[in-house]
Amino acid sequence: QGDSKRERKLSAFIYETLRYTSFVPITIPHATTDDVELEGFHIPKGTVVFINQWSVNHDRGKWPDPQRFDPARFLDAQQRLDRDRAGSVMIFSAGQRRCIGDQLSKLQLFLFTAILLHQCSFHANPAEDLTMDCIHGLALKPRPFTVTVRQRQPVLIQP
Ligand code: HEM
Repeated sequence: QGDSKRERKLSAFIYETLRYTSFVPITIPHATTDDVELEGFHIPKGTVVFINQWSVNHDRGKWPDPQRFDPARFLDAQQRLDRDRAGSVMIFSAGQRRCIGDQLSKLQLFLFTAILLHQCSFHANPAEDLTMDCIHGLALKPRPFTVTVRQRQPVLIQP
């Protein structure tokens, strides 16, 4: 979102988090209102269709080493955000019924994360095994975990 090097790194981190977790793995189901021919496939009227966003975001042809969490894949040689690449992460669906909250969500994610990181540091609990296993549903949720949050010293903004 922003222009400084840190802001671009944060944007890259957020896009990689959206891609890697693909926490809305499939979109809301819709149904075709007519017979459709799509790239050689015949889809009859009334067929339930949805997008596998997880698969789009882990396509080896598009994302080198897709199982690796690597925010740098969104930065070019000058450390600028690659907007085409960022725009091809799919988490808000596609087409006429895609999410209307996408721009608002991206802005909120950026501000929320920036403010938290600016003020606090986050520490994993060494007694817990970190896992990407999740609870499945319309959205993927992390399994219960604990984290220690410390206010950064010196305090950056006085209350
Ligand atoms: C990170 C946050 C969000 C994610 C990942 C997300 C994702 C999605 C997805 C995958 C759909 C389904 C599109 C489809 O039917 O194919 C959707 C629909 C929708 N989203 Fe979001 N959404 C988010 C936040 C929001 C916010 C903040 C709002 C409102 C301010 C919003 C409003 C809507 C609405 C109204 C629809 C239905 C659109 C339609 O059926 O035409 N979403 N969203």
